[in-house]
Amino acid sequence: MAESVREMIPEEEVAKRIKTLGEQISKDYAGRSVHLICVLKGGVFFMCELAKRITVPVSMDFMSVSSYGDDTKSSGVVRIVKDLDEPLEGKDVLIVEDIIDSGRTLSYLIENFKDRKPKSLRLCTLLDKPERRIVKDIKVDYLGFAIPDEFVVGYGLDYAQKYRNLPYIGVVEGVE
Ligand SMILES: O=P(O)(O)OC[C@H]1O[C@H](OP(=O)(O)OP(=O)(O)O)[C@H](O)[C@@H]1O
Ligand code: HPA
Repeated sequence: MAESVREMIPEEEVAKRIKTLGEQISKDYAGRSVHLICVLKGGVFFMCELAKRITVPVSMDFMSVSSYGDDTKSSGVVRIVKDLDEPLEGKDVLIVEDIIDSGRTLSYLIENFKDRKPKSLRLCTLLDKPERRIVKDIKVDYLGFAIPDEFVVGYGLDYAQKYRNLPYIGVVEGVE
């Protein structure tokens, strides 16, 4: 079977959900500012759209970690590719991720960020695959969609670096 992508969540539905998340975050952080941490590369599309929907003052930083390489299976080892530019001390920090799968990436990041003494630390993810979770004790504060155990692409998510630019969430078919 040739490799192809089947649509799972249409573009309009993603946009609608992100608008709602932005409104919720704006309400929760009323009277404060929020420091968004984008987890590269996958989180970048979600972060840009979410930030536009937040009405409290926003600052941003970017961190790049990798555990999947070009595979659909996690190597299990989280590697920092690019660290943050700014300290987190005293800031209301919101991690913005595209997906939680095994939970290894976020578990690593949360522990790493806690050591940097933020005033508060919350997590926002566009997608969550609860069936795949290995690290169980991750609290998701803001969730876009819970999805079944399928390898998804689009909206920043890749398969072997392809399909990140799809404007919807899709499932890759015809691959091992
Ligand atoms: O919960 P986990 O099993 O750890 O998987 C989730 C992580 O995997 C993907 O990143 P990847 O390592 O593929 O890097 P990328 O964002 O640059 O594609 C994704 O963007 C998450 O950061
Ligand atoms: O389903 C997925 N798609 C793309 N990247 C990922 N990283 C963890 N899970 C996924």
